[in-house]
Parts: sequence; structure tokens; C-alpha cells
Amino acid sequence: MPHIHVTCAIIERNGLVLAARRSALMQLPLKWEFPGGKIRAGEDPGECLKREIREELALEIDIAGELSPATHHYPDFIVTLYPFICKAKTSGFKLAEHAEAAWFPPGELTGLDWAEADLPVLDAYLATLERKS
Ligand SMILES: Nc1nc2c([nH]c(=O)n2[C@H]2C[C@H](O)[C@@H](COP(=O)(O)OP(=O)(O)OP(=O)(O)O)O2)c(=O)[nH]1
Repeated sequence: MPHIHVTCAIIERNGLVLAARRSALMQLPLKWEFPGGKIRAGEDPGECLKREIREELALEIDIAGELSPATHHYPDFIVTLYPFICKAKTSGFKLAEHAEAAWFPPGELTGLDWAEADLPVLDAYLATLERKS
């Protein structure tokens, strides 16, 4: 069973969070995710994430923190997500791969149809916001 290692970005700006919807042609079609991608051999995870976000959304980010990695078993592969909390330098983005992306108030994120691996990541992120409030 393949095991892939994927960085993903929880990108904040002005109290909103960016979520992206996978295209119909991608694996896990039309599921919502935190954008990111596979870590290349020898690549620093933070650099991987900045590269992926630039490629997929033409967005520049700063990394502000990270959450614990989360491993999920899909029927045909295993993924470990490495989630980073990021700040976007600008609000505008340009879709290169995703079906759509949008800025959401954190409280609306749970209503999206997430890739299953993201559910514990989303819970952990929302818990960090609870602790801050
Ligand atoms: N980017 C991302 N991928 C996720 C998340 N949750 C989740 O299960 N995945 C899965 C979907 C994909 O099978 C895999 C990531 O692959 P990808 O296609 O986004 O990565 P990539 O851009 O490096 O792909 P590629 O260059 O090989 O086409 O991880 C998530 O929040 N973000």
C-alpha cells in the first residue's frame, strides 16, 4: 500500500481561512482540502508548502505554526498530512488546479465535504482557536 507524505496549509487572513476544493479530475474528486502537496525527496516541508501554494494558487504565505502530523488510511493508499498554520500576504489567489477555493469564517468550515484525512486536522485547528478565545 503506498504511503505518501503531504504538507497542507491552513491559511489565515483577516479572521478567515482558505479552503480549496479538489477538481473532478484529481484523486478524492470534489473534496475540500487544505491546499498543499507531496513532499519531494530531501525537501524541507515548509519549503514544499510555499512552493505548492505558489504553484496551485499563486499566493505567498508566511508560516506561523504547525499542528501534529495526522495519518489516515484510505482504501488504496495511506497519507500523512503535515499541517502548517500560515498567514497569506495577500487575499487574491488564482486557481491552477482546484475546482474552487474560498475564504471561510472558521465556524463554517465544518459544513464542507472534506477529504477524510483532513477531519482530525480541522478539529485540531478549531481547538487551537477555542483556546485563544
Ligand atoms: N494537498 C492536500 N492533499 C490532501 C489533503 N488531504 C488528503 O487526503 N490529501 C491527499 C489527496 C492526494 O491523494 C494527496 C496529495 O496529492 P496532491 O495531488 O495534492 O499533491 P501534489 O500536488 O504533490 O501532486 P502531484 O504533483 O503528484 O500531482 O493527499 C489535503 O488537505 N491537502
